[in-house]
Amino acid sequence: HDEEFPPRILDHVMKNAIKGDVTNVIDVIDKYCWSVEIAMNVGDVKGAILDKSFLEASPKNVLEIGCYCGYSALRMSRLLKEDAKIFTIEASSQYADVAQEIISFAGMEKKVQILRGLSDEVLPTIAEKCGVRTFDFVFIDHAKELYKRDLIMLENLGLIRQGTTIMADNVIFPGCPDYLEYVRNSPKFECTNYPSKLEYCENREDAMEKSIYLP
Ligand SMILES: O=C(NCCO)c1cc(-c2ccc(F)cc2)cc(O)c1O
Ligand SMILES: [Mg+2]
Repeated sequence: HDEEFPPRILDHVMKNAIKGDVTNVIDVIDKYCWSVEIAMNVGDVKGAILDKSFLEASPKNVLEIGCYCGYSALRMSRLLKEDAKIFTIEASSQYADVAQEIISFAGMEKKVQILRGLSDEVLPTIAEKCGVRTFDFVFIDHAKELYKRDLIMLENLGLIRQGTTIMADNVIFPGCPDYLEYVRNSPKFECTNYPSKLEYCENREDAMEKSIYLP
C-alpha cells in the first residue's frame, strides 16, 4: 500500500474539512478517495452497512482492530450514545499518528482512544487498561490473516459476551477464508453476510460479515 497516503489525506482534511464537524470530515475523505486516490478505509458504501449494525447494537464499549487513518472510528463515533467509547488498536505508528490528528481535528478525541501496538500484545491487558469488562461491538478490519486468531483471542480472554456483535470487513476481498470458515461453522456465532463492493470501487466484489456471539 502507498505509505504516503496517510500524510496526504491528513493534509487534505486539514485544508478542506470543517474543524469539529465529524460528518464533514467523513465526506471529505470519501470524496477524496473517490476522485483522487483509493485508500483502504471501509468507505461510504460498506460504511453504511457498518452504521446500520452499529445503531442496532447501540453499544457502550466498542473495540476496533485496525484503525488505519481513523475513518471507521469516526463513522462509529458520530453514532455513539452518551458515555459510550471506542477503543481502536493500530500497529502502525505512522497510521496511528495520522488517525490521532484526524480524530482530534473532527473533535472526537474524547470518544475514541487509539491503542498503539500489535493486537496480540494489546488484547491481553485491554480490559484492565481501559476499564472495560466486555465489548458490545467489535469491528475487525486489520491484517486479514489475523482475523481468526484475534477473534479466538477475544473469546479466550472473555472480552466478548452473550450478544456481542462482531463486524468483519473484506471477507471477500482481500478475503479472510479461515475466519469465515471458523465463524460460520461455529455453533457460538450467528452469521449474516452483507454483499457489497470494495471501497471506492464499482466493479470489485467485497462483503461484510456480521457475527453475533452466542456462547
Ligand atoms: O489491509 C487492509 N487493512 C489492514 C491495514 O489497515 C485492507 C486492504 C484492502 C485492499 C488490499 C488490496 C487491494 F488491492 C485493495 C484493497 C482493503 C481493505 O478494506 C483493508 O482493510
Ligand atoms: Mg478493510
